[in-house]
Amino acid sequence: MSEEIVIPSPADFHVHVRQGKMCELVTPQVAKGGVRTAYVMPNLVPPLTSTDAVLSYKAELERIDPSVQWLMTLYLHTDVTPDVVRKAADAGIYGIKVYPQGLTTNSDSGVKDYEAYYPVFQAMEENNMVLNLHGEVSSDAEKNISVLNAEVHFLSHLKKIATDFPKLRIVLEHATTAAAIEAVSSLPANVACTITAHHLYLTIDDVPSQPHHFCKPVAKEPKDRKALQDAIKSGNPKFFLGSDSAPHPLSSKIPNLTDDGSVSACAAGVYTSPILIPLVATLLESFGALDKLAGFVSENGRKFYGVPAGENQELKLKRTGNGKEDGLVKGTFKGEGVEVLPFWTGKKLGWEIVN
Ligand SMILES: O=C1C[C@@H](C(=O)O)NC(=O)N1
Repeated sequence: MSEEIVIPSPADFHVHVRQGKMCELVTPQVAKGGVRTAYVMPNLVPPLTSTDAVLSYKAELERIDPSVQWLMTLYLHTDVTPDVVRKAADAGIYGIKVYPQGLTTNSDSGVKDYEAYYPVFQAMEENNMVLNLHGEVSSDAEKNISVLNAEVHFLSHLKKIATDFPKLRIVLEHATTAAAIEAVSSLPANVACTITAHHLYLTIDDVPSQPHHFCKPVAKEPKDRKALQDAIKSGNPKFFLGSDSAPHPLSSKIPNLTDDGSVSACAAGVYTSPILIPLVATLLESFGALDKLAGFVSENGRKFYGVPAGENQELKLKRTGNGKEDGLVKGTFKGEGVEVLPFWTGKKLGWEIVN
């Protein structure tokens, strides 16, 4: 069994690094987790709906950690017109993220009607921008739609947009179901899909007892998790890493009694950045796909986005030792007035970063 692995420059094609004190705390952890290129989500408060706002956020991330290549996105919103798309593309912004309204963190001003944005999608297609889709529909008791089948019900939207814009590069983000894997596999090469580390491990059974495992989309059934694992095992270049690492203050992951006597809702998000590439290596090895690590974390996404690896950016990993503390993930990360708990706390990683 190999004791060391060297992979080309890893990229995380979906990460949340937040703003303010949380941003100061979590941004340096992206590189610590082995990532050299990070594709940054725009669901800040307020959301990033203009090129200027995105560029000043990028400057802030570069100030905190200039070692990472930060790739930026806009938040799809009524403010984002075809003119805004052209300006964003000229400024080097890579993509536009679609948040269905009300379905996850800071999505209140997200999208309700996809066709209303067709002129924007057309401008994106013409300007070679990538459309990043949070693939869920709203719950609807009449139609028996809940968080458990919200992604499956979204797939008709994915297929329609892909058919109507055959040259638009589209990424279905953080897939969680066998149906999504099948849909992406059957669509043409302009449609790809990110898979998170946590969805390769969790199933729905892990969520009710553990608010730290609650994220959107929620983890699904064992057969769905197996489909995600099999997609990676197949080596299909449509599938690549997008961690959806989503830090929230510890206090907002735990339902609390509030001053007005109600109970606060638990924030959606699993935080994986600090351990990301060792975690992905550990998980891929657990289901017999360690030989696909370089493709999944370094090559497939870079190829789809056209972002080549920089010089001398290989990552070397070695197997963790057998000591009590070797590979042990210890929570929490603390910054000024913020504390966040990483995924896998209390468990042992099988791999660690050497350089
Ligand atoms: O789509 C998302 C957003 C993210 C966040 O917290 O920003 N957390 C999630 O679990 N899913």
